[in-house]
Amino acid sequence: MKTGFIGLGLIGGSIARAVRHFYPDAEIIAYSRTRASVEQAVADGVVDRIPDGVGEDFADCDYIFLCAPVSSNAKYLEQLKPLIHSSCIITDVGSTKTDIHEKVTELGMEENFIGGHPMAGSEKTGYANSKRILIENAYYMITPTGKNPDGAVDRYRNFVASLKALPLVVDYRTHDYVTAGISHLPHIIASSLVNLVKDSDTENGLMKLVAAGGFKDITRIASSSPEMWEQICMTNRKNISSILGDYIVSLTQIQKELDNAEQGSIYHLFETSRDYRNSLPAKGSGALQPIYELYCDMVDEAGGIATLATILASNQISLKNIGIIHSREFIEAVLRIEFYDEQAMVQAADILRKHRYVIYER
Ligand SMILES: NC(=O)C1=CN([C@@H]2O[C@H](COP(=O)(O)OP(=O)(O)OC[C@H]3O[C@@H](n4cnc5c(N)ncnc54)[C@H](O)[C@@H]3O)[C@@H](O)[C@H]2O)C=CC1
Ligand SMILES: O=C(O)C(=O)Cc1ccc(O)cc1
Repeated sequence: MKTGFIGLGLIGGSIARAVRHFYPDAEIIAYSRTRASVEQAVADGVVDRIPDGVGEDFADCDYIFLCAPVSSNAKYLEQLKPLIHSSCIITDVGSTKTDIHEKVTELGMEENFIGGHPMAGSEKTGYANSKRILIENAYYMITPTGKNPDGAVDRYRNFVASLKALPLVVDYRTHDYVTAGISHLPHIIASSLVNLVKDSDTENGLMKLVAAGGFKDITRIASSSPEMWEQICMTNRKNISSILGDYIVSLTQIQKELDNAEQGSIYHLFETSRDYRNSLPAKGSGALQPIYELYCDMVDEAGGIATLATILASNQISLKNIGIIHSREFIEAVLRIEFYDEQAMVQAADILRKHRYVIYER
């Protein structure tokens, strides 16, 4: 099997690593704007060869993954059209799908193109942050064109599943409607909120100084790549604008309720959102990998962490990560303990409570 990558950053690098892991004999070629990262991928044994550009070397690929920002991906289709053989599947990983599907139709490439979008990632960019397990257990949306030959969509779906992601076949317009709500609008909200705080801060920057967990939780994604998010927003403008309009209406309503001291309505806002948020699937298949963590009050004394770690180790519970939280809202020192799976986390909470530790769960 031969797989080609165009763009080898966080997502391209992660998929290439997964292909290398599950298909050790696969031939993998990659071209990217930043040559240094592809050179690193060759040194890591992830990529076999770096073509000079998008040319003949891609001609006999079974799969070609377009993993650059969305508008750049669409531009490569034209270059690939005269090169590819009839059973090659060109796919992309872009966060928006309508734009690239329209380009595919315009170029008459519907038989060879199947859109893809792993619902996994982070605010980080670049090959250096890529990980083989990034797409593991994450939904991977697949958007066929409707003109793919018999068996092609199943072949691609099985390939995605073999990389341990969870394939989900979706119409590309539905994809863009859904992602506008759960991904694109949240990014706009996070970034605009950060800018609002920046512009509203006191002269001595007190807001920035005391910004606590809640603010940091909901604004993490504001650290994402501006280049990538500019292109996402420009290629899903209608859906984003529509849901942004609904959001503005809901904010205006909340402002009115505050101005009129409508206590019950404000309670209702927090009650309904809490219930829906708590009903989200707890693990697997989110944009983020599940995190199994506990917080524990610590008495600030030498050997405190060692004692706790020993208790867990003597119960055969492995720790993924452990650390004291420095910037926090808690009164005492608080330890954050991360586990590999849910069972270990539940068991650890039970054991530590029996040892009289105060445990907080998320
Ligand atoms: N970051 C995330 O969490 C997710 C991103 N995506 C999609 O994945 C794609 C890539 O995003 P990331 O890997 O996060 O970005 P990234 O910035 O980590 O990687 C992009 C790569 O493409 C290369 N590149 C940029 N312009 C290029 C061009 N014109 N020709 C060739 N290579 C070019 C860059 O050098 C870099 O290696 C985007 O389309 C994005 O919408 C999808 C799911 C999650
Ligand atoms: O960091 C996060 O939580 C993300 O939201 C990552 C992400 C970014 C873009 C996508 O198209 C899908 C997932």
